[in-house]
Amino acid sequence: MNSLQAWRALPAAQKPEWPDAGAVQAAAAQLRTFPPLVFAGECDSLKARLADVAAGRAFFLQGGDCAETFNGVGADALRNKLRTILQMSVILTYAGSMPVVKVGRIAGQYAKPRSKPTEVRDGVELPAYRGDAVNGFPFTPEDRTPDPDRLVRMYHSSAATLNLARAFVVGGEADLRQVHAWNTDFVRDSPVGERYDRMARDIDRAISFMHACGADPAEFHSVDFYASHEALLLDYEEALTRIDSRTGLPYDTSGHFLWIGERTRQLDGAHLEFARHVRNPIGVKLGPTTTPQDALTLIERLDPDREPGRLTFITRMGAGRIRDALPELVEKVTASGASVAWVCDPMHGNTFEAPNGYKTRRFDDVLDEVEGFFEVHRALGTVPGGLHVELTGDEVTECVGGGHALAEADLVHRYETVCDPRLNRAQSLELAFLVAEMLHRA
Ligand SMILES: O=C[C@H](O)[C@H](O)COP(=O)(O)O
Ligand SMILES: C=C(OP(=O)(O)O)C(=O)O
Repeated sequence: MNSLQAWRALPAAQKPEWPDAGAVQAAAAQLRTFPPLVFAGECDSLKARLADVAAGRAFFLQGGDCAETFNGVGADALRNKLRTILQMSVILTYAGSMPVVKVGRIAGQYAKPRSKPTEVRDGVELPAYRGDAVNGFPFTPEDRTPDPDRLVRMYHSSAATLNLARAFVVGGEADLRQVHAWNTDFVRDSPVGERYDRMARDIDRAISFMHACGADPAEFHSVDFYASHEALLLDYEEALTRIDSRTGLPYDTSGHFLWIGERTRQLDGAHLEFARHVRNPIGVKLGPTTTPQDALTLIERLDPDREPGRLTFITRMGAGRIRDALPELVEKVTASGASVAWVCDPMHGNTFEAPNGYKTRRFDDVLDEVEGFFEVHRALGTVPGGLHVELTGDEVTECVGGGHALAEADLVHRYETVCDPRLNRAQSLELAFLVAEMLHRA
């Protein structure tokens, strides 16, 4: 067994109960023959940019669906999502006066860890939906049975999405003037737009000034955009791992940036063991029960050489916990001399079930967690490096609050997520303006 397979000897939390191990091996064998989805050199570029994030020279913005679906690989939905991320990044670039590193939860986010292995409806118990890479969302025994052929579909869906995303970000969608024009439309149409009007006009003036000076660099027309997902299904991730011809080192070519989730970051578990051996930049989600010793051990295991940009800690404490739980972690990690990028996921610690049964999040809680994140880092003199958000570019009704004051009774209208609730386009842009105010105060 080589080091890339060492994870196989360790417990893998959240592993689907595949009915046929032989079929998993067959799917993995097929995946091994496919071309890489991303290149090692691109992963290295992202790592260099994450080193800037850790040092406070760039801001990180990671966003996209909770769970991508095979049927959702449509051009319109992807365009709307990319536009939203680009719009947010223009606002944040201006406010922070620094580059924004743009990363999608895109082109690979097809597998979900779940709180419970099964779901019960009207007395019928079936396996929980674990993402389109594992089983189907409809509540039938056929759909809910894990199917390894889905691992191959995951590859093809990721490839189609990434192809389209790459075309969008060089083919006009990323034009700075156009992206900002969409922001001014948002400010004009939002019921709370007045609050953001001044910043939008300032950005307008800055762009006009640069054009008047004759500045029209390539960066105004296309952007670097990276793909990321949770490295949950290790059979898939191992099968997509390739040896980089430049360096002879292994890279997981399923995406540029991979993260280990809160439910699979066990120090002696398979997910950590797999991630140790690939050279991609790696993220780890840290929930409110993470101890400083956990964080230090994660650093030792994942980044023993203290490679700049290698490790990102994505904290998801919950609005009510972050101000108590985060300081000690940041203090002890900083005191150890390690340099990690600190990123705030204000979504996963703030989920609750509304009385009408919809899983939702309050916009105000999301905002409060981000505020807490900035407060903690400001107090310690450390770097609040970025945001990790579940969002869509469509006007869904999944999270409550925001400028349109979405109520729990509205959730029924356009609740389209197959797992966790996402910020819609207006809520995402509003969050960007509010975070911009925090960056501006820095
Ligand atoms: O996206 C994250 C997890 O998959 C999700 O929060 C789990 O949700 P559950 O508690 O409904 O299983
Ligand atoms: C499962 C996720 O998050 P966490 O591991 O933080 O719960 C996720 O980001 O999809």
